[in-house]
Amino acid sequence: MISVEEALARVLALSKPMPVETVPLQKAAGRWLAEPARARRTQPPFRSSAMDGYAVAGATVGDGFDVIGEAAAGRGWTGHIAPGQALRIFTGAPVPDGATRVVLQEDVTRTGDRITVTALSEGDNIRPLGDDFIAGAELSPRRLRPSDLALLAAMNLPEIPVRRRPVVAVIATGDELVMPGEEPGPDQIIASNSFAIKALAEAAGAEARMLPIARDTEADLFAILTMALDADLIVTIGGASVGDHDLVGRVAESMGLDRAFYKIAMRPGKPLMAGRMQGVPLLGLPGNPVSAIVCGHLFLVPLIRVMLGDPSPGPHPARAVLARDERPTGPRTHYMRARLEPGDGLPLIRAFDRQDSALLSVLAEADALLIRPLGDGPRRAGEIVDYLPI
Ligand SMILES: Nc1nc2c(c(=O)[nH]1)N[C@H]1C(S)=C(S)[C@@H](COP(=O)(O)OP(=O)(O)OC[C@H]3O[C@@H](n4cnc5c(N)ncnc54)[C@H](O)[C@@H]3O)O[C@H]1N2
Ligand code: MOO
Repeated sequence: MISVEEALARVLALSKPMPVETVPLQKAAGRWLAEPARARRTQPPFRSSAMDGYAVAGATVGDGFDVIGEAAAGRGWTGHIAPGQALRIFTGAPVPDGATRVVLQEDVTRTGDRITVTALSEGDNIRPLGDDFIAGAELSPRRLRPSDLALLAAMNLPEIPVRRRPVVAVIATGDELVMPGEEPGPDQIIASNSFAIKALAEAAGAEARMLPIARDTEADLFAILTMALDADLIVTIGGASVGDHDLVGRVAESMGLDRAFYKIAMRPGKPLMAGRMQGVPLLGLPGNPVSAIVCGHLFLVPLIRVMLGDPSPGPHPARAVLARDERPTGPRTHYMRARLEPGDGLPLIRAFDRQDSALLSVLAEADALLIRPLGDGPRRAGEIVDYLPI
């Protein structure tokens, strides 16, 4: 068995960033910007009024000005404001030369084309040219959030270079499985964890395809693994252990799987397997639902993030305070299903009593995995520990 850290390093080495494609900005939400985006213009491209009011050259309370014109957003005014003159101006309009401040319309009285300043708010209410960004400014590669899209639009970039989404083939295996909604036999259960794995892959930015359930025969596994060979990443679930019907490793090896490792000192998830088969990275998740999903968080999501070009693919542990005493752990790093509670500074973390790797109902209540290092001793309430948000 190898350590979780060693396994993660080997999993992440299985792949590299996907090729770059160009997408319209409207389709770029959630995609990974592949290279720095450079602004094609300066924003604002002129000195811009931040308020509705009057642009003037200097003002103190009691001063009077003649209103000589008007500027609105998209309708500028050409000319120069001389002392004693004012331009009626609206938010977003270019501020003309000569003007040094915009007096709020609430702070003047107006009679005909004459205004008198009655109050002065702080600041000049003028946004300088390039206050937001200047031409050539860069947005660094990242996963594009809604606010990033607005910035790219303002930079006048209608198309964006992004990493192609990796296609992830998800294969559940086992004679005992039927799909939700189907009628299970007396010795069958419903395939469940494949839905979590597909969702995790999609949330990480991949395109996930759920393939038909592979039955526990070499021929069926061979057929379904063959269907998956055009994917960028193959994820199998189950059939990874030592039982007579755990055939995934054997069949994948017959198809050329070059194993990076098999078996990790972690709980749950010991029988994780990884390698490359005919050039395609393959992650063989254990079948127990919680094991598969924990391995999904720990290995699948970071692997997808590497494929999308994330330089810091995680997982990224956070810190919390133990809410209660915990017993020592065994010879595997234990990812205990746990819940966070508000704390005094750091959150409090409380592990569930029941930690069996088949319990989806417990996992559904969990929002964190409490990380207990391999061979960890007893821990006292109040100690600071690491966890992964899930
Ligand atoms: N003698 C040993 N037995 C087992 C060992 C071991 O070291 N020696 N390891 C145990 C551990 S730990 C795990 S985890 C499991 C993993 O085994 P497999 O990856 O071979 O998984 P299966 O045997 O196919 O299934 C285990 C369990 O999970 C259910 N399952 C499988 N796929 C799904 C699915 N898509 N949706 C819902 N449930 C699924 C399956 O019915 C079994 O109940 O092995 C231990 N055994
Ligand atoms: O390692 Mo298994 O994944 O404990 O249940």
